[in-house]
Amino acid sequence: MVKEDEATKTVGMDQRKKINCCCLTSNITRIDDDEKELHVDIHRGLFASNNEKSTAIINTTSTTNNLNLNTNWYDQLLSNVRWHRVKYKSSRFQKDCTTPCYTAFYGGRTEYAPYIPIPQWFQPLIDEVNSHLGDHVQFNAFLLRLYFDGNDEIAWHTDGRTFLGEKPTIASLSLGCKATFEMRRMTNVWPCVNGSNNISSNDSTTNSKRAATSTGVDTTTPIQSFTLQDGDLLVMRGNTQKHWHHRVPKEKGRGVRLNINFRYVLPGQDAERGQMTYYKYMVFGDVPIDQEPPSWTYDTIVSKKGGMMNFVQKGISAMVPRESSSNCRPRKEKNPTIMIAIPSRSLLL
Ligand SMILES: O=C(O)CCC(=O)C(=O)O
Ligand SMILES: [Fe+2]
Repeated sequence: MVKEDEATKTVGMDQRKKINCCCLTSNITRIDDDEKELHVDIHRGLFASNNEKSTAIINTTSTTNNLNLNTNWYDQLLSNVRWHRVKYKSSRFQKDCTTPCYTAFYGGRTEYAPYIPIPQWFQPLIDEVNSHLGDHVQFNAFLLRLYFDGNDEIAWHTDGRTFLGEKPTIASLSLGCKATFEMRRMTNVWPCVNGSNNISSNDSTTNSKRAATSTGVDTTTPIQSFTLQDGDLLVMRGNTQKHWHHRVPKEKGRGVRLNINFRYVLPGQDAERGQMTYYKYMVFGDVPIDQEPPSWTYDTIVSKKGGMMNFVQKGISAMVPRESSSNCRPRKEKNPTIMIAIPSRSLLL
């Protein structure tokens, strides 16, 4: 495994370079490895809440636009997004599956119901990311993830899909607690399982064991491991999705983390292949086309889990994990006098 702290080595796969970002407020860790087809940038702390951006306006050299990075997007998302768990019957494995993190989705193509338009409050974040990365990307589909605690995860997968184009640029913003983001090289990003190579059911949300027991992993290339901190914008470019899987594993002690995946869905009929299946496995699960899955606000999720904790540990005042963890920053509580308890899942087992 190649780790973050070896970032300055330039031998073999370890081609990580630290460069200054055009906005001058964040560094970029850049990997451009043509041989292994790994093309990744991490704009460090671009949207971090503790950035000293008091003037709020940062001139970029890549565009003539100004960026306003002053919004606390972590708070915005936790206040405004309704989250659901993606549930579906896997035709491949003949069993019920649930995505092991919370999901929300905005935008994409209107004909793929349930279509949830991009909310007004969210648009400035899109504008900032588009503006920061330059005119070549104009994202139009947004996959949001809430990893409530260290038991939530996304298993190995590629984001490559026909409807995202040949060489999709995927930007991925991390907010809240830091997490490990791993990438492994594949000889086949859609590996066979039990002799089947049905790419339609190969998605990120089924269990990670499947990928591990299937073929397709390039075992000669070390796994690349990145620590993504609050405000980091990771960008995967070029042919990366054709050759690499990525995942966010479970991590003991991790508190609340948000991720926003910015994608560009192609227009036109040619780009329709796989889109229905994608929505089933990655976005809404098995809900009928005219319905949305049951969803909850973050506060409801917290209060439900708090209720369970109170039941298990009667009389004990438990702290919200993200407030007690050093790599997390707490959301401004609307009512700071109310203590909310969240269960550690291990306590409930
Ligand atoms: O949470 C992350 O950093 C990655 C999420 C992801 O890969 C996905 O939603 O496709
Ligand atoms: Fe992904």
